[in-house]
Amino acid sequence: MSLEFSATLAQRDFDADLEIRSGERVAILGHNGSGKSTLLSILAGSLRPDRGRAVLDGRVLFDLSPRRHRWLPPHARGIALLAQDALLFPHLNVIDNVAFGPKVAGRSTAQARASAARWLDEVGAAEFSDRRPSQLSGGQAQRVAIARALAAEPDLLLLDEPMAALDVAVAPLLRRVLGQLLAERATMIVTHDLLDALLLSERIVVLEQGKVAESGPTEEVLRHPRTRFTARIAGLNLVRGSYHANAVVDGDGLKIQGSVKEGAALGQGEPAAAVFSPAAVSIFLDLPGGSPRNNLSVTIAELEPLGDLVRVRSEDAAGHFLSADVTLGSVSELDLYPGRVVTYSIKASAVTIYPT
Ligand SMILES: Nc1ncnc2c1ncn2[C@@H]1O[C@H](COP(=O)(O)OP(=O)(O)OP(=O)(O)O)[C@@H](O)[C@H]1O
Repeated sequence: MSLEFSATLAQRDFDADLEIRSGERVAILGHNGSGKSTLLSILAGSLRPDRGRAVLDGRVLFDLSPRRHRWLPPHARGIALLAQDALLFPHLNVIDNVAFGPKVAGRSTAQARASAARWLDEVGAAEFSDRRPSQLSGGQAQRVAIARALAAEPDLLLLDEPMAALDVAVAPLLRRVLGQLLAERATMIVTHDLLDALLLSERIVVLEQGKVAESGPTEEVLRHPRTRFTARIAGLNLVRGSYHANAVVDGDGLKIQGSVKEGAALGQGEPAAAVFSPAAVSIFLDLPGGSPRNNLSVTIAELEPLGDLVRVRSEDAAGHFLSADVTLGSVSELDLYPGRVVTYSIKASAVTIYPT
């Protein structure tokens, strides 16, 4: 996906410029009221800015510069928006809700319904085909909304906190459905969940007061975070690999044991990420014994003061960067300094494993 976007909307104090050159999945982060939904609504065509221009994969979506005036209506943009609430048409049954997009795109009723049936099956909602939206639970309605968005075969799918309105019991299932359906698909996802942002995106955009505060490839942004938002995720340790018996093993043979996030399901060999906080890492000069632990030999690269704590950034032999937060007291007690080889020790119970 490539996107050039600039738009001003004075009424919402929104004035954002954005350029995305590659990467299929973009996460939009920012505090409440920072303009995330405004950005998505302008892209989807449901909100018109005072001025601006947007080009998606070489197609002009709108150009409101003084001499030109171009504004593609929402249905002609090849963009689908999945909002926090399912927003299904109340007077249509489930299958006709999902068939709506293909019909508007010019398919016959039979073709549109066949495509709708396939997508309902994909999201595990085929059994609700004949129900009205009022006869669905929140999680069921959101699954139907996902099917409806995908049945329109959009070039770009916008997701505005699709999990926010659901209770915690349903969210993991839906996250898994989304994770599978969204792999390799051009998406922009608004999320407050920093881990979702990390796991579901190749690029991150941070909005602050209607402006783009930070934008770039996820790994790069995390290496040099410039906002509080990204600094918070930058501290997390993340090892991507595949799942084997309560552990994630990566291509370099690094193995991190942990427990699979509640509600998630992982089969042997499936892609997964092990995540742990720097606070969960203890540093030893010798190999510790005791409860089941991950022990990693690393070389300290730098020590960064962080209030009362010190963030110790280290690298292992295969080049994994891992952080540990320790007290000032331990830094002097253990005599930690850049270049020193130490053991990072992380209890398996402090490591969460996520499907990716
Ligand atoms: N319908 C509206 N009419 C007028 N102003 C609005 C409307 N919706 C939002 N705003 C204002 O526009 C600004 C951006 O809001 P927006 O909803 O885009 O933020 P957001 O980042 O999506 O927030 P949240 O995380 O709370 O969903 C805020 O100042 C908000 O008060």
